This record gives sequence, C-alpha cells and structure tokens, in this order.
Amino acid sequence: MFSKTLCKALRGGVNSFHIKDALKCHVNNSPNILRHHHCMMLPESISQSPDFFFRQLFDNESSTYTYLLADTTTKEAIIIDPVLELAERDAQLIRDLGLTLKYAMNTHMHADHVTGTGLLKKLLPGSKSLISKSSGAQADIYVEEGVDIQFGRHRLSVRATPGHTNGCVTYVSHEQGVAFTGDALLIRGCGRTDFQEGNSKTLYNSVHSQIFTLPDSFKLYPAHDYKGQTTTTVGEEKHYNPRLTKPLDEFIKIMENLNLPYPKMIGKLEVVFAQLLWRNKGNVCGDRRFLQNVSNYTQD
Ligand SMILES: N[C@@H](CCC(=O)N[C@@H](CSS)C(=O)NCC(=O)O)C(=O)O
Repeated sequence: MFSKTLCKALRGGVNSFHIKDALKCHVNNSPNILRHHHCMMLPESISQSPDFFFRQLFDNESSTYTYLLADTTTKEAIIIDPVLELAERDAQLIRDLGLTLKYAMNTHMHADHVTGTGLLKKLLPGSKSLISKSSGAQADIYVEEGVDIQFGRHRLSVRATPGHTNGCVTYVSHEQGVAFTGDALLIRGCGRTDFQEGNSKTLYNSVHSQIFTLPDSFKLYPAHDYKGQTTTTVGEEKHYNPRLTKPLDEFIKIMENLNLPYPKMIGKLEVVFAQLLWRNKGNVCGDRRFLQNVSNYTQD
C-alpha cells in the first residue's frame, strides 16, 4: 500500500523532511482518496535544552493541566495552573526532585477550579504567587504583556491573550519553542466566552495576533483538555482548529452556539462562596463580583 520511498523513509530513522517528501510523493502517486486529504507539512520541532525540566500533570476532576518547569542546574522551578486539591501532590513532586519553587502562577483566574497557588505557598515556604495584573485577582507578583519571568537561566515571556477572561495570558519560552496558552487556545478548540468576562472577538484577535504569530513548530500546552489530548503545535492549530481557522464573523456565531454546560467545578466554588458570604456578612452581589471575590479569597 505504501510507496517504496515512503517505506524506506519510515524504516530508515530519517528526519521529518525525508518523511515529508516521501509522503508528498506517496500522495501524488496514490488514488484520489489520498490526494483529497490536504494534510499539513510537519515543521521541524525545536528540541528542548537538556537543562530544561518539563512535566505535565493532570487533574481528572476539572480536566486541568498543571505544568512544572525547572532549570536542572540551579533547581529553580515554577508551576503553572496548579489545582487546590492536588497541591500536596505537586509539593511532594517538587520536594522529591530536589527543586525549589520560585513561583506558583496562573494563566488566568479559573472559574472551573480553585487555584492551588495559596496552599503551595504554605507547603513550600519561600515561593510566591503570580498572576496577570489585569486578572484583578490577588497575588504576590503581578505581570503584564512583555514582562519576562525568570527561573534559573530560563525565562517565560508574557503575552496578553484576553477573551476568555480579561486577564488571560500566554507564557512563551522562545528558546524551548513552547507556549502555555491557558484557556485562550485549547487543542482543536478555545476557551468559552459565554460567562465571566468572555468576549469572542477579543479572543479571536488574541489568538491570531499573539499565538498564531509564533513559529509553526512551537508546541502549545493548554490549561484543559476533555478528550485525552496532551499537546499541539501552532502549525496544527492554524490548519485544523475548527473554530479559529474560520473568519471572525463565523467564529463569533460558533462561540454563541457552543451550548456548553456550566463547568461542573463551579458547584465546588459555590461552597467556597458560601464561606465567603458568611465571612463578608452577605455583602456580595452579581455573578462577576461572585467570581472575583471567590478568586480573591482563593488566589493568594
Ligand atoms: N463539561 C465541561 C465544561 C468544560 C468547560 O466549560 N471548559 C471551559 C474551560 S474551564 S472555564 C471551556 O472554555 N471550554 C471550552 C470548550 O470548548 O470546551 C466540564 O464541566 O467539565
């Protein structure tokens, strides 16, 4: 079924360019059914530096990804989007690996789970919480567009990617060719825009100007996935994202008709809200204020 060139390329441990050429040649010489599938060209991927530690962690409850990154020489580490219930797991992993947590940070103020940054700070004294200034949430350190976050010799630069919430940011490592997109861009999807401070036009512009302008080979790591996918690339999403490849007006219609259920974890936040209400003697009003106050209560 495969052409000789393709079989040779697949057998020979050749690089992606060889396979690409062979695939092109295979498709050109194959029946129509293969020719009609316009698959994208695989870009050369950037290899991560040997001193860059990367670990993807998952929370089954909220389908949240947490990322632990570190400089293996200095042992300085950061954690992105930790979940409250799994803070003990994350702290233990950091201790086991002999790392020192510098920042417990968020890509945005989460509506679907309570952040673990506050508890991590207690479990790992010396670490600080970090979030974007525009999130309106409480933290030790506030970042905004253009700022660099340093750990050891590595750094993540902050790109503002509002739309799912006002304070959403994407953290980019240009050297490692990776970006942590939070809920702005999900694998073959994107963050919903129907509550909190959601705005689909803003989200569309954010993704197109701040994420799709990165090199095609950059690997993207979102804050959630509901289908068991772990990562994607800029090139893949520019080619296959069923929402963001559409023109803006179509994208807006798609987002208006997602009909997603309210995230199930918001139920849990309501328990926190009840405590907050009790503490504040009932002085809380409106959905936005509710989420803001829950965040303030849980963030730091
Ligand atoms: N049924 C899911 C709902 C998940 C959900 O709404 N996820 C958010 C991110 S957390 S606010 C989202 O933006 N989803 C976009 C999408 O297309 O799924 C659950 O409660 O688990």
